[in-house]
Amino acid sequence: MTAAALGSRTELAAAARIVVKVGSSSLTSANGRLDPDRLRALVDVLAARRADGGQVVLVSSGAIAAAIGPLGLNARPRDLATQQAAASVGQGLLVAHYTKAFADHGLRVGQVLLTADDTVRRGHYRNAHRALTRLLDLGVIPVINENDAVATEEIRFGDNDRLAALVSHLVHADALVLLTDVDALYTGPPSRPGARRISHVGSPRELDGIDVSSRGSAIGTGGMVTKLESVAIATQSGIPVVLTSAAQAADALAGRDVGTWFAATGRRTSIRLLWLAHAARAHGRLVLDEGAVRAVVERRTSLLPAGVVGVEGEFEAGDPIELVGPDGVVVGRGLVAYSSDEVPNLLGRSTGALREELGPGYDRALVHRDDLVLVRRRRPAP
Ligand SMILES: Nc1ncnc2c1ncn2[C@@H]1O[C@H](COP(=O)(O)OP(=O)(O)O)[C@@H](O)[C@H]1O
Ligand SMILES: N[C@@H](CCC(=O)OP(=O)(O)O)C(=O)O
Repeated sequence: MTAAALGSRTELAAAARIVVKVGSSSLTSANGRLDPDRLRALVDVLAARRADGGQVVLVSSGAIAAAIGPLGLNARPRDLATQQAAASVGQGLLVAHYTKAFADHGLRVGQVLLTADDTVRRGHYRNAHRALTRLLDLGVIPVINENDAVATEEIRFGDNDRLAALVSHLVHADALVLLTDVDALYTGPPSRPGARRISHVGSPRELDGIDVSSRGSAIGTGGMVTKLESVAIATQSGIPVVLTSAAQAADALAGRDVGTWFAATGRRTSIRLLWLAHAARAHGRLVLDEGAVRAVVERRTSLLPAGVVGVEGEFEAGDPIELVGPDGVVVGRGLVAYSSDEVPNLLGRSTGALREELGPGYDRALVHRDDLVLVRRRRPAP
């Protein structure tokens, strides 16, 4: 794939491989049901891109929405079991619509349902990478969604925004295009008088003070919050993002000045650490003393038991946990090397003492530096 990240939105027009994510709110009518005309309009844009020689991976939400009518539901179900059942019914219907709409352009689609594990666990990652790459080589348009029917509360993404960012990493995309029901990121809720469109975001600091708290559509999940998390995952790993409405998809893909362009800020990095920083659900917390905060944040050391003064939550060795300072502020996230049952016995004691009393296995770090990411706190909106 390309060595250097796309530098500006005009380069998007010639990008070799893009991931396009479309939200439920862009595929549904006012009553929350799937709107085949809106789906078809998007397919026309993506098919044109394929005709120009560009490769497209589509991450599409809408499975649950597609089942609302057929199952006689009034609105998007809230409980997990009904969401799973609705997704199971709706996913087939959704892909049937895509299959037909793309076939009208002479194109084939391949459905790929992923779970979080498929994008971060090494063996699964390779497997998903191989399947998607082969589909693209065969000229097929992969249509991806979360495997909602089997994803439990603990392991699911719950939103396709972050899934799309990890998929962009997985397929080495040149750019990620997030399509939603607003034409851009605004300085505050778009309905608020005075909210202004943000055309370009060069670094995460430029997002300080932007209010993304309002929820948006009743059918979408996550609102702008998960979109900005998706943006952080992609841009930090060298993939720029364009966020705009589905109605402006053609203009965005042509590199015109629509939506919000988020420049790539980092280089390709470990997907496991990206996941840890942005998406994984923390199973508990370790409370660090001031010295340990400095060691971890400033000197980038591993976290040793001697600097930990408290433990919260229940977790197994290998689970994601948060590292918080004495003031309760989260400073990082890591994969913990011990279970929450073991940790209290280790707290505040030097590795030498632990080795002597408990054996050689107990002198290892609580969180190894390779399994630890620092968290940059966004200042809350005024
Ligand atoms: N600062 C902001 N700029 C733009 N949109 C925002 C902002 N804050 C909240 N939103 C809301 O985010 C919503 C998009 O999220 P969501 O409904 O989850 O869409 P999707 O179904 O496409 O994932 C928009 O409808 C919008 O009202
Ligand atoms: N996987 C779910 C969608 C989850 C999701 O992220 O929805 P959205 O916020 O509309 O992109 C579905 O297909 O219904």
